[in-house]
Amino acid sequence: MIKVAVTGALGRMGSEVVRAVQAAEGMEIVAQIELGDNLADELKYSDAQVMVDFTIPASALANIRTALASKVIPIVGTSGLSPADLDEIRGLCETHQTACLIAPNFAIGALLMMQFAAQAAKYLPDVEIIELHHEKKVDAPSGTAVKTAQMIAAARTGTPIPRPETAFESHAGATGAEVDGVPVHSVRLPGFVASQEIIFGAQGQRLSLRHDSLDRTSFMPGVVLAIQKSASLKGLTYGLENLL
Ligand SMILES: NC(=O)C1=CN([C@@H]2O[C@H](COP(=O)(O)OP(=O)(O)OC[C@H]3O[C@@H](n4cnc5c(N)ncnc54)[C@H](O)[C@@H]3O)[C@@H](O)[C@H]2O)C=CC1
Ligand SMILES: O=C(O)C1=N[C@H](C(=O)O)C[C@H](O)C1
Repeated sequence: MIKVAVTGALGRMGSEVVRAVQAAEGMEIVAQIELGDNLADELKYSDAQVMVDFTIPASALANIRTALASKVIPIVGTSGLSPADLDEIRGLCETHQTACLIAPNFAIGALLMMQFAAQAAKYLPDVEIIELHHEKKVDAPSGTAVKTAQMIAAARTGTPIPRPETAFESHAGATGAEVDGVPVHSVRLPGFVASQEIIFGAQGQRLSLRHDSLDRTSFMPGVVLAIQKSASLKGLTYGLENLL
């Protein structure tokens, strides 16, 4: 049995993870950790092997540091970690000779959407991302949109058409935020869980790729898969697609 601790256990995602792990074979919940608990003690006394973290950006990095120092493998869905944070985590994995998975999105459909977008970007350099989430989401743009923009930027061969030199925003932010040269627009509304649309434009044609998570169970097969494969992880892995 793989011993799993969950940080953010009372949150929207954490509570779903607890249910998913309890229903899965070959793994068990040994600790449900929330804000204010002593993480190092909880990991030690529960003898956890894996820590699944769905908390907040301000907490995730500290939790990862504690887990790695305790030789517990962090499986992290929390968004908002910076490239500098990833560099630090990569170094800590080496220092402590352990592994970590950071996955901006655990839904298989979202992973496929990102891979299709990278494929399309080889031929269609003009692209924008619209991500749409529930109104309680604290960070923007979403981790998924950032990873998608990074994958598009890495795959893109052509040069996007520049905006006219006379272009201006009469209202700041109207044209979105630039992430690795890709404009990203963030929508926050009740009625959404997590959706993303990637629109490619070209002469006389448009290609739209869209994924919708209708509820949080959509992320659970990916979380369970990551726990099952945790023992084979080496160093820092960024993206669940590396485990498929
Ligand atoms: N990678 C993925 O597939 C997905 C990632 N997410 C990300 O997961 C994160 C959590 O999202 P939600 O569950 O909607 O948020 P939430 O606000 O419902 O839950 C966060 C929980 O973490 C707890 N928490 C905060 N600091 C903590 C700490 N230091 N130790 C233990 N618990 C702590 C809070 O008390 C709260 O219960 C967000 O960053 C979100 O973007 C959400 C859905 C899917
Ligand atoms: O906060 C959420 O809900 C989600 N966060 C992740 C992100 O920032 O991309 C994954 C998914 O979009 C749901």
